[in-house]
Amino acid sequence: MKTIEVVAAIFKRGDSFLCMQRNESPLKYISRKFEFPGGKIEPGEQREVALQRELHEEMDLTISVSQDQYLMTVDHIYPDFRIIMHGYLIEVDDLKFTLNDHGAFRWMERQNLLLLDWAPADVPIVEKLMREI
Ligand SMILES: Nc1nc2c([nH]c(=O)n2[C@H]2C[C@H](O)[C@@H](COP(=O)(O)OP(=O)(O)OP(=O)(O)O)O2)c(=O)[nH]1
Repeated sequence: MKTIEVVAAIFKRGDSFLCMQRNESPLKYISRKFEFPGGKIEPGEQREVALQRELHEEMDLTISVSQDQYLMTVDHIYPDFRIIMHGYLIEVDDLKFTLNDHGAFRWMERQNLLLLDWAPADVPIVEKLMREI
């Protein structure tokens, strides 16, 4: 089974988190599901650099990401591939961005996070945010 390695940014503004909705996809289990912005690490690329690149591509954001912001890694098996996803917690006062890749976004208060229909690999991250962050 193919393994992909992904980085994702969990933006926290006050008590709310930025949740992005994926566009329609032939893979039903991720189609239109909510996720955190980010994407695949390219071969030889450092995780934090990959996340900076993805945030620039997807949202026109120019921000630096550091190892101190690392939160957790999820290892999840989807029907077609295995995903290893590293999440980074980025606290912001305000965030101006564009939606280059996603259909929609929501800032969700922590206690409401599970009201969204998440990509299954994201659930352990969401649970940690609700419990601890
Ligand atoms: N960015 C991101 N991807 C996630 C999350 N949860 C989750 O299962 N994924 C999956 C969906 C995709 O299969 C993969 C992320 O890669 P991507 O967003 O670059 O993938 P893609 O298939 O849309 O784009 P691409 O192959 O055309 O580059 O990881 C998440 O929270 N954030």
